[in-house]
Amino acid sequence: MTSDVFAAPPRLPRLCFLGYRHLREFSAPVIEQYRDRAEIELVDGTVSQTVALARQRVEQGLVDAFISAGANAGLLRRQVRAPVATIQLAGLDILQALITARRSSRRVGVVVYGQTLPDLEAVKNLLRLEIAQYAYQTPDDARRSVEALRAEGFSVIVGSSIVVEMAEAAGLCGLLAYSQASIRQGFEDAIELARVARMEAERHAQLGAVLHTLDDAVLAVDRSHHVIAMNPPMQRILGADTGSLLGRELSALQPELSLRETLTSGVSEGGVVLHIGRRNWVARRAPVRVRGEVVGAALTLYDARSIHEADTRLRMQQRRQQAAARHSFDDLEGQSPALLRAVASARRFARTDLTILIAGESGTGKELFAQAIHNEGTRANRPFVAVNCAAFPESLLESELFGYEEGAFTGARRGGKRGLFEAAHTGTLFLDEIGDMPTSLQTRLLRVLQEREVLRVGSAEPVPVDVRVIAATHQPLAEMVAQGRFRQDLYFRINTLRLSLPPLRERAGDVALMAERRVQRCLARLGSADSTPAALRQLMPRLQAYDWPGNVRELENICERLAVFLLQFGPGEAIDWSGLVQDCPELFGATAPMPRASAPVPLPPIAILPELPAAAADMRPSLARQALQQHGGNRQAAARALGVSRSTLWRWLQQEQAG
Ligand SMILES: Nc1ncnc2c1ncn2[C@@H]1O[C@H](COP(=O)(O)OP(=O)(O)OP(=O)(O)O)[C@@H](O)[C@H]1O
Repeated sequence: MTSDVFAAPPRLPRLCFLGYRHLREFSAPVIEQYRDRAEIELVDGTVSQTVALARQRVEQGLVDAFISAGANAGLLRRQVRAPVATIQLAGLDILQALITARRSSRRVGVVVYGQTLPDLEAVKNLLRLEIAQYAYQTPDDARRSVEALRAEGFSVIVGSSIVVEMAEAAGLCGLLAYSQASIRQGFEDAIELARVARMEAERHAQLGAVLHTLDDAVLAVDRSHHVIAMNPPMQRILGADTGSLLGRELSALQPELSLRETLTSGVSEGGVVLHIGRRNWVARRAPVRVRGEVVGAALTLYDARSIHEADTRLRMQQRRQQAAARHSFDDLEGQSPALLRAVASARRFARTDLTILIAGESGTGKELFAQAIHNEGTRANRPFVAVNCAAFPESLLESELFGYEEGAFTGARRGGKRGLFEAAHTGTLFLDEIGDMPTSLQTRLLRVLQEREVLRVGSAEPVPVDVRVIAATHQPLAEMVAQGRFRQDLYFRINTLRLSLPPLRERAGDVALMAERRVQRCLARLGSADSTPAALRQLMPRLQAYDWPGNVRELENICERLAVFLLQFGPGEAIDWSGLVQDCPELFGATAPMPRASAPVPLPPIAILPELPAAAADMRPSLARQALQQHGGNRQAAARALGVSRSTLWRWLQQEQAG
């Protein structure tokens, strides 16, 4: 074996010329011509470990392309993963060799690699030669062919390098069938192959660099299931270095990782749980397609623990984004005994993990209490997911709550979707307006509460969930049970702990406190310097007397309007309350009782302006009638309460009669 050691770092293509002595010697002048275009290593092709040698060079990155001829070229092509340029036997080459051979003998043997040459029949007659032709696949074939020719009395044999060597060993005359032009063509081909191979290698290196940046373990196989790429995390799992793993059949390395099924089916699958090296991994297998054809497959292994952590983080993030339990008991305003009783009960309930039913009119703070209970208990840092059962049509509510599997129904998302029960895992699910839940879903809900597992729509595999349920209703559920509109068993199940929230009208004193704070807050937000307008107190009796059908939510709403109204008057400036009739008509409408006669009406006189809009003007007759009623028919008192003159009051009453 001869070997030229490469200089590093090479900029020229690195070629490895692998051939028998005759070919190497014959090619020497051509090789010299190519020294400035390529780095060329010469390797003796007769050595038994030729293939091993070639592989080693490829693995060490010492060669871009091989140049070889005959059987050696075939061997390299089959067994080494690198481009191989073959020195072809051109028709003229053989002719040239036969002409030379004719000088020694009229009987010439021809032994070529692969297949015999049919054109030789014509050449035979032309040159008036007796030609016996053999083709060989392996060196043994070649040897047998040379032996046969010798036995037939041939003394001159034309063939490839190995044949020439064997002929000479057998005491015959061997003539190399190649021409310098063929060798040159071989070098040209090799340089081009090396250029393409380098481009490929660069692309491969870039992809490899990307793979190395991934924390997840990744490997890829070609279509014959041999490993073609992997990154360090995968190496660590397989416990060996990449060099020894690349090119290996994957099943032989680790049968559990097999991608054969993926190569055959061409279908991706994710979420496969594998147990390797005493750890659980979640695997994703995907086919690699080039122009639609499966040319390989890739495997990604995710550490089950990190998925679990990510899942928790996602849930937490989702919790923050969509339904954060922002409120605590500190956010509850009010000192009324009714509210304080509710808070005391809620605090007790928070210490348990039992299902709670919160009953109360709209806007009494049911969700606020649910959040406060959640944040006070052991699930405080876990998800709090709220859903309004009245806000969804039946089928949508079902998939929202329980999730669905891929393909469960038309339009179902790929990969399915987890439901709110799963989203609330380890935390709390707040089911608002539970009285509006359709009966079919009540049955499913009961199952979840009993079994502590959910069945996604379209799935047969239950997913365990650990969720505390807090339900809320403004409807009389017990009555609904009696009417058969609500399942009794579900009612008993959710009614374990019951919290009744008082409406605002039963929370004497809280209205003033809450209204003042809200108007203050709102004015500050609007940039007003007058943070506690004394004028507001003048309105308090009216606010306190109001029925508040929308409870705190309505109070918040009216306070915002009040703040905007007050904003137009400077501190200490006289307030023209007439505009308020327009801004907050409910306070002056039929549902708002006027302050009782015993309590002097604190509303300052309202100068009714002619430009009152139609809506407010339409209310005048009912306002007048109501005021009259409140004051026992005393027109003077009623007019004073409304802030108008007696004649105006009379005119308003006349309007009603006219209407
Ligand atoms: N005691 C309270 N202190 C402070 N704010 C309150 C109180 N009660 C209710 N609120 C406020 O009133 C508004 C309505 O409260 P929440 O949404 O909790 O009521 P709800 O009973 O769940 O209403 P609905 O039944 O209409 O969904 C919220 O802005 C909430 O912050």
